[in-house]
Amino acid sequence: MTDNVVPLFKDPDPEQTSAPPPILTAVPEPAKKSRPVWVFVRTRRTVVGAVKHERTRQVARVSVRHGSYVIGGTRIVARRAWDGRTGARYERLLRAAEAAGNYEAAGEWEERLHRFRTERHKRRMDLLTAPEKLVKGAAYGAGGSIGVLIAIGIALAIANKDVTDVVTPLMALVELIRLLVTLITILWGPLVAIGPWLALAGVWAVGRHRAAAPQWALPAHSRSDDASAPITPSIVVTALRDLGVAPLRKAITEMGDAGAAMLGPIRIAGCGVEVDVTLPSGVSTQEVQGRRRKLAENLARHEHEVFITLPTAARTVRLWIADSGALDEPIGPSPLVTDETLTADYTKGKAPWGQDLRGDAAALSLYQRHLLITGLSNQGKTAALRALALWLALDKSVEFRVADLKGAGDWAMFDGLATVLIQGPTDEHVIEATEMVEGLVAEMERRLQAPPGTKFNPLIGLVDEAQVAFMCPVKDDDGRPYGGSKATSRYFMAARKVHNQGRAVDVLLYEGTQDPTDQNLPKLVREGAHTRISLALGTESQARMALGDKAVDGGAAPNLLRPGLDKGTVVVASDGIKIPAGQASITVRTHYIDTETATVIAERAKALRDGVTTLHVIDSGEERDALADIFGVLGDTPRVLTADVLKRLSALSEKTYGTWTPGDLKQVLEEAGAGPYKSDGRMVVGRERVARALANRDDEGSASAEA
Ligand SMILES: Nc1ncnc2c1ncn2[C@@H]1O[C@H](COP(=O)(O)OP(=O)(O)OP(=O)(O)O)[C@@H](O)[C@H]1O
Repeated sequence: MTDNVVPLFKDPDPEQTSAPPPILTAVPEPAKKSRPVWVFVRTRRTVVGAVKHERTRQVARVSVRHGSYVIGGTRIVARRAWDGRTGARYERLLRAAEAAGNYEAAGEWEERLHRFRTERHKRRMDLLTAPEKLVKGAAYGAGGSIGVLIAIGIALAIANKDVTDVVTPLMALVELIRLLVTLITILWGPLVAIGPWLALAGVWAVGRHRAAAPQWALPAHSRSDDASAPITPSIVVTALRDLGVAPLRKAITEMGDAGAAMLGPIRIAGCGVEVDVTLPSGVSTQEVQGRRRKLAENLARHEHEVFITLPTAARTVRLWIADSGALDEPIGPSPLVTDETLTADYTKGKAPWGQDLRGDAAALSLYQRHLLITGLSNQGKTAALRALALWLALDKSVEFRVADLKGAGDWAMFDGLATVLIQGPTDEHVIEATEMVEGLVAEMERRLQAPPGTKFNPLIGLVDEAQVAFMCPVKDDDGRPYGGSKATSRYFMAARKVHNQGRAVDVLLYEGTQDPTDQNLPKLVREGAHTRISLALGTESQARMALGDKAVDGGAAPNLLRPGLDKGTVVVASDGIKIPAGQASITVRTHYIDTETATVIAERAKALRDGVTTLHVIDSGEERDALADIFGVLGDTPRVLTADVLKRLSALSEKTYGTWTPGDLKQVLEEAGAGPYKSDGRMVVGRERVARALANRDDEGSASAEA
């Protein structure tokens, strides 16, 4: 490299380039110095571990338990002794009666207390003269005894001819006394040593018998939170005391042991027990009703296992407490299933539907009552409603028109039994269902105009999943909506009309709806039903919608039924079912009739009506020519209102056309190519069109005959 060349990099270190690469060896990282654990932390951990250990707990439990037995037992024995010697017991019972507002009993206890005090005073007065009497008595007793002994001694001396025998009996007595003194001297030591232990064992036994120890320290089988423990007065009183109602707590505390005086007898009632509680003054029944969950938990039950109702007696609540878990047991099959000969009577009969909570059969009269059943989805609404309809179907005079707006086949067995059967969820089905209910209105109006005394067969219109109808957005040709709750809403208005006037002429509407809201179940419609039934619901406001305020204020709580677990359990507000006096509703566990069994029962109902019922709307039992009949009733008028055509048809043949709805008429006319049309805003049937349709049909008929 020449001197005038400036190198742009340093000369490589000749040593470095020639040196071999260094050999790397893995050196383990020096172990991290663990943080010192403070002595007190370690000690604390050890102590906490030892304290939490199951064995330690067990030992603590046993020690506290037995210690408490002794203390509690001593307290109980002392109290008994105190009660026995003083008027404390009478005073306590007097206070309890006063706290419970039972002044009659209070007067009686006061009287007894007074008597006790007078007698005690007399006894004390007697005690003042007792020592003198005692000394006198002792002197007389000793003198007499000595005299008798000397007399025996004299007799003995004469018999033995030995004068010393005179004192022999006396000496024997002296000897006996000496022996007793010796015995006592010997036994005194051990008695003094054992006595306290015996006393301790005594009070321990009393404490144990009365379980006088904290709950947590008691053995598992005798803890009162054991759900299988029978309901005793003391459990009920304690549960009420701890309810969080201050005046109730105070009254019960004052009553002490006598708190049970508030309770009536605890009676077995179905799968539970029932007891009436007369509340002390100052405590309202509503306050207790409002604390159902707490009361249930205090009784070691779930909320749904305790029912609080109001019997007729004033200031009284009736508690029904289920045996733990009993409500989860299935009830037996329906009489509709077990008794194949069963028939129904719409007027006088009652549908055997299930069991009330007491285990008594629950039967519902359906006579002249509109019905509404509601609940969350999949809780057994359809099954419960269908069970009622199936029973009613066993009265062959009852006619059904059914619209199932779900259409999953739950009502398919009514095909051939109902005169109308609509099954499906679409707007088309809602339109048909609406027309079906309007048909009920037409029939109702016809019946209302009949001469007084005319007998009609019961006609039941049944709409399951009615919320679909209320929520339908479709409007008819006149712009009237099918759904909604306006004065122009067709389904709503038809349902209301039936509610208002159908009962008297036995045209009734049964509706099943889901998860009610003001929109899908308008107020006027829910309040038009005489029998209101609810399965499990989400909220109290829904319960009010389903059953009405009166029932909910009276304790009905379908919102407390457990969705999924209480399927088929309904709360009913109706005068068609026996409800205990003073209650506004009753809870019924319904018999479940599945779809296959329902089909069998429906077959029985069909067999009963053999040949009597018209099975489908269009399918008339009579051989009539509908188009010709329509033409006939039009007379000479060029346009007749569809409603008038229906009326005239009905008059022509009640059997064939009595059940026709505007929809049926429309269908027949449209099929013939002479559909009704609007004239001046109203639907009419044109004479011209019908005449043409008849002529065409006749032509076609003769052409096909010739062919
Ligand atoms: N009485 C009952 N006892 C026991 N289980 C029942 C009872 N009734 C219904 N179930 C059960 O609940 C399920 C749903 O019943 P159902 O179809 O009648 O309910 P739903 O409330 O009408 O449902 P949806 O949401 O479709 O309206 C049934 O398949 C059955 O398993």
